[in-house]
Amino acid sequence: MRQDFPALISGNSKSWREKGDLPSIGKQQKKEGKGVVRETSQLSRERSQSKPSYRDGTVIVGDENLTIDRLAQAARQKTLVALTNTPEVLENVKASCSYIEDAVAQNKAIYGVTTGFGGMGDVTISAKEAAELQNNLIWFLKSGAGKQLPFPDVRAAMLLRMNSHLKGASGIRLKLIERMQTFLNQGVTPHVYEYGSIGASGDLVPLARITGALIGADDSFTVDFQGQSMPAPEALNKLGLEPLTLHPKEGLAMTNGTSVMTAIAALCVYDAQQMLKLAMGTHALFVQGLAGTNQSFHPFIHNLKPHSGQKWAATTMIDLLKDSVLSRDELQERQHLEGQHLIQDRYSLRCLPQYLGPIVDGLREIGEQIEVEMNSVTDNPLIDVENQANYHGGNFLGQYVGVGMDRLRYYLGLLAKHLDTQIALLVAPEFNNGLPPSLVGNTKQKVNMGLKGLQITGNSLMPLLTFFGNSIADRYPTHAEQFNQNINSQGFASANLARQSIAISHQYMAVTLMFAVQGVDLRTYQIVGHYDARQCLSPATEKLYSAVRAVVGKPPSTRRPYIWNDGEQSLDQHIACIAADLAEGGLIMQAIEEMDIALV
Ligand SMILES: O=C(O)/C=C/c1ccccc1
Repeated sequence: MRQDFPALISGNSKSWREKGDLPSIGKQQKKEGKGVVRETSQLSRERSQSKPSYRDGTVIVGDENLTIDRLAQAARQKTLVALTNTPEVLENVKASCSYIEDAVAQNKAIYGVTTGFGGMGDVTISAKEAAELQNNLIWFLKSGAGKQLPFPDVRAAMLLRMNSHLKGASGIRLKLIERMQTFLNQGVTPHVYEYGSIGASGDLVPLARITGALIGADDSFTVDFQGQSMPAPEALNKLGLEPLTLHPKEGLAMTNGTSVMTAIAALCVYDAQQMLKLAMGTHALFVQGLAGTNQSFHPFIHNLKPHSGQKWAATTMIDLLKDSVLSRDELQERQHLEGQHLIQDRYSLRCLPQYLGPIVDGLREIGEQIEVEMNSVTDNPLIDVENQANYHGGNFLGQYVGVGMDRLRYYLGLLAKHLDTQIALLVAPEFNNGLPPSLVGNTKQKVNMGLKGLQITGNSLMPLLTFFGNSIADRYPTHAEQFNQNINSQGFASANLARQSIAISHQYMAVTLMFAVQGVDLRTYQIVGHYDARQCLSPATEKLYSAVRAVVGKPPSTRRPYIWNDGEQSLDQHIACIAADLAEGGLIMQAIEEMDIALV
C-alpha cells in the first residue's frame, strides 16, 4: 500500500520550519487503524485526479527536473516532498521490477543480480540466492569511518536517490522509494559516515547505511528521529512501518549511485553562489571604502571583451555602486580632482570584472553539471523497459562531481585571495587614499592598533582556502576493489572538502565584512565629517552594511565608526556572530537577496 501523507495531499504547503514543528508522529500512528485505509484510498483517488504542482511549495519528485534551489529547500528547510502521480512514471518503475523478476526466474545472466559484485562478477548466483545477495550487500558495505555527515546532506541524498529511481531504469520497488519520502517528511535521517566512498561504483558505503536504515536491517543501523538518535528498526516501528528485505537488484539500485556526493555538491554549489553574491556586495563596499571609481566597469570596456562572467561582474558593480557618495562616479569620463588619487585604480579594483569573470562562468558551469547529475540514473545495470533489455555501464562514476568540487574549492580560494588584497589596500595608508593605518577609529588614543589582529586572522584563513583549492580527483588509487574500480572519481571526498571550504569561507567573509564596514565608516567621516555610512553608501550596499551592523549588535552612529577604541568590543565574538548568520542564511544573506544580484 502506498503511504500517503494527509499533509501533502491536503495541500498543506508550509515547511516544518515555517510551522515550527514536524508533522506529529502520534497522529500518524493513530491513523494506522481501519479508518486509515478508507482515508488513504480516498486520498489516493484525489491524488490521481489532480496532478501535484509546485504551487504549494511541496517538492514533487519524478516529473520535472529537480533544481539545486529546490533540493536545498527540501534538505535544509524541510519542505515537504511528494512523489509524482504521473501513471507512466509509476508504471515504468513497476515494469523495471517485473523485468528483474522475470530475468531471475529465467536464470538470465545479469551483473549484480545473478552474479557476484565488482571484481567477483564471475561468480554465478542462483535464483534462490538472488535476494540474499542484495541483503548481504549492505553488510559487506557497512564499513564507513569518521564522523557523521550533516543531516541536510543525507536528506538531500535520499531525495536524489528517489529522483533517480523514478526514472524507471533501476528495478526497485515503489515501496522503497516511498520509504525515502516518509523518512524525509517525518524528519528521520539515517546516520552516515563521512568516509568510505571513492565515487566510482557510486557512493556504495554511505548509501548502504541509508539502505540498511530504510529497511530496518538491524539495530546497528541508526537514525536521527526528529532530534533523537535511535536504532532504525525502532524508528520504523514509531512510523508504523514494517522492516523490509531487499528483492533482487534492489541493493545495487540503492547503493550503486552518485546521490550522496551529488547531494553534498549541490548544497555546496548553492552556498558558493551565495558566497559569490556576497563577495560582490563586499567588493562594492571596498570600492567605496577606498574611494575607487566605477569607470573601470564601463560597458564600453567590457563589450570589447565580452566574456559573460566578466560582463556580469562589471554591470553588477555599476548597479551596486549607483548613487554612492563615497566612490567616484566617472562613467562620463573623469570628473574629480587630479592629484588626489591615482588616475586609475590598482588592479584589485580596476580589473575586478576580468578577475572574477572566470569564477562566475566556472561556478555557473559547475551548477549546470551538478543539476544534470542530480537528474540522472546512476546505478548499473540499467533496465530499458520499453525494449526489454538491460545494459552494463558506469553512470555511477562521479567524475563530474569530483572535478566540479575541485574547481569550486579552487574558485573559493581565488575569491578569498582577491578580498584579502582589498583588505591589504584598505589598512595601508600608502594605498588607502587617506584612511588611518589598520583602520584605527580613535586615532587620538595612540595605543589603538585598530584592525591589525583582524587582518592577521584573515591572513590565516585565506591561505587555507587556497590550499583547499588543491585537486583530489587526480589522486585516485588505480588498484581499488580488485583493480575493477581502477579509475575512480574521489567525488565524495572532493564534495566533503568543498563543504569544509564553504565553512572556512563563512569565517573569512565575516572578517572581510568587518573590514568593509569599518572602511566605509571612516571614508564617510573623511568625506562628510560624520561616521554614519548609511547616508553616503549606495542604496544597494547600505542594505548589506546595515545587516552586518545589526548582526554584531552595533547600530550605526554619526559620532563613532563601527570600531572606535580597541577595548570596546570583542572582535572574535563579532566574527562568530557574522559567520553563524552566514551559515544559517540569516540577516546578511537576506540583505544580499534584497540587493537583487541575479547570477548569469
Ligand atoms: O563493477 C561494478 O559495476 C560494481 C562494483 C561493485 C562492487 C562492490 C559492491 C557493489 C558494486
